[in-house]
Amino acid sequence: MKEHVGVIGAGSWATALAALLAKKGRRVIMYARRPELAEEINITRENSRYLPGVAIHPNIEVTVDLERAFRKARVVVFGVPSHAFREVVRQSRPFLKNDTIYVNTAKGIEETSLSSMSAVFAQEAGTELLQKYAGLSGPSHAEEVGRELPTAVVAASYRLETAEYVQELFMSDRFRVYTNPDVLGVELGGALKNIIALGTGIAEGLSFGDNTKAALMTRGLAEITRLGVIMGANPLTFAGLAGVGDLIVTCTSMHSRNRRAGIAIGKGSSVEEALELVDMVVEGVRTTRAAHQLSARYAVEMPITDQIYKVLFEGLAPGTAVNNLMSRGRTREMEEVAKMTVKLLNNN
Ligand SMILES: NC(=O)C1=CN([C@@H]2O[C@H](COP(=O)(O)OP(=O)(O)OC[C@H]3O[C@@H](n4cnc5c(N)ncnc54)[C@H](O)[C@@H]3O)[C@@H](O)[C@H]2O)C=CC1
Ligand SMILES: O=C(CO)COP(=O)(O)O
Repeated sequence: MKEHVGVIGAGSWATALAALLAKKGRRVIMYARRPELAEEINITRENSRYLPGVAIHPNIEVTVDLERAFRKARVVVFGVPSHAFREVVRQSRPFLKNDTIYVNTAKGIEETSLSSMSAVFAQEAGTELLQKYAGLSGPSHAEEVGRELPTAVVAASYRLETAEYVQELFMSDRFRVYTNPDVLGVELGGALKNIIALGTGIAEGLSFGDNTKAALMTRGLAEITRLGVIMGANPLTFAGLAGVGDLIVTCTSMHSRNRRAGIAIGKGSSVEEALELVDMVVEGVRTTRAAHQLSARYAVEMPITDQIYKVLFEGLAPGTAVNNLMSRGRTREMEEVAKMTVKLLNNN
C-alpha cells in the first residue's frame, strides 16, 4: 500500500509539496477549507487560483474533511499561513497521534504571543509531540518546485530521526533536503527574511539600485542574526539555506509576494492596496509587527525592521525611511554579533 501523507491547506506551497510527494509515490490527501476549491482541484486537476500550470497528480485527492487528511497518514504536512497555524493545529487536535510525524512549512512568528511556529505547535498539540515535529524551510518558491526546478531546503527538528524521516520523505533528484537541529534558528530565518524582502521591494519601488538592495540584504541579515542569537539560535544557521539562502531568493525573485508587496508600497500604494494586489499571503507584514516587539523585548537594535515598521504601520514615507537609515550614527560592521557569539559559546 502507498504511504499516506496528509497535507493541510491547499494554497501555493501546500499544492507544490503535494505534487512532489505524489510524484514520489505517496498517496496524498490534501485538506482545503473551501469546498469550491476542493471541487475545482479534484475535477480540473489544476489549482488555477494558487499554482496554475502544475498538473495535479492522480495520487492527490482533495477533501474538506479534516479528519480524512489525518486518518491513514504517517506524516501530516501543514501548509497554511502562520496566522492560521494555531487555529488549524487546535482543530486537528482530536486527530493527532503519537506515531505520526508533523511538518510545518509556515514562515512567521505569531503576532499576539510572539511564539515561533514550533512553540505554537507545542502549546496546542502538547510538548511530547515536539519530538515528532519538523520545520521545513529554505529558498523554495512554490512556482519553481511545482516545475521541478532544482531546490535545496532544510528540515529542522529537535530529534534527528524526525529530521531524517522528513529528509527522506521529500528528497528527490530535484529537491535536496538537509537536516538541522536548530529549530528556532531555522524558523526565525524563514520568518524574518520576509521583512527584509518587503524592504528591498520598497527600495526597488523607489527606483534605487542593486547597491541599495545588497546593503539592505546584508545589514538585514546582521539584524536577523543579532535577534536570533539573543533568542538562543545558532548563528551559523543564518549563514545557511534557511538564513541567507531564503533571504536571497525572497529579495530577488519576482515570485516573492513579500518583494512584490514592497515594490507596490515603494511606488506609492498603501499597505492595503499592496496586499490586495498580491492577493496571497504576505507573511512579512505581520512578522514586522512581531519582530518590532521582539526587538524591544530583547533590547536588540533592528534599524531596518524599525523603519519598515514605521512605513507599514505609522505612515512614514518610504523615502524618509531610507534617509533615516543612511543618516544613522557611525557603527562597526561585525563586532557586536562576534561578541554575542563568543559569549554564547562560552556559556555552552
Ligand atoms: N508560496 C511559497 O512559495 C512558499 C510559501 N511558504 C510558506 O507557506 C505558508 C503558506 O503560504 P502559501 O501556500 O504561499 O499561501 P497561499 O496564500 O498561496 O495559500 C494559503 C492557503 O491557506 C488557506 N488557509 C488560510 N487560513 C486557513 C485555515 N484557517 N484553515 C485552512 N486553510 C487556510 C488559504 O485559504 C489558502 O488556500 C506561508 O507561511 C508561506 O510563508 C513557504 C515556502 C514557499
Ligand atoms: O518563502 C518563500 C520562498 O522561500 C516565499 O516567499 P514569499 O512568501 O515572499 O512569496
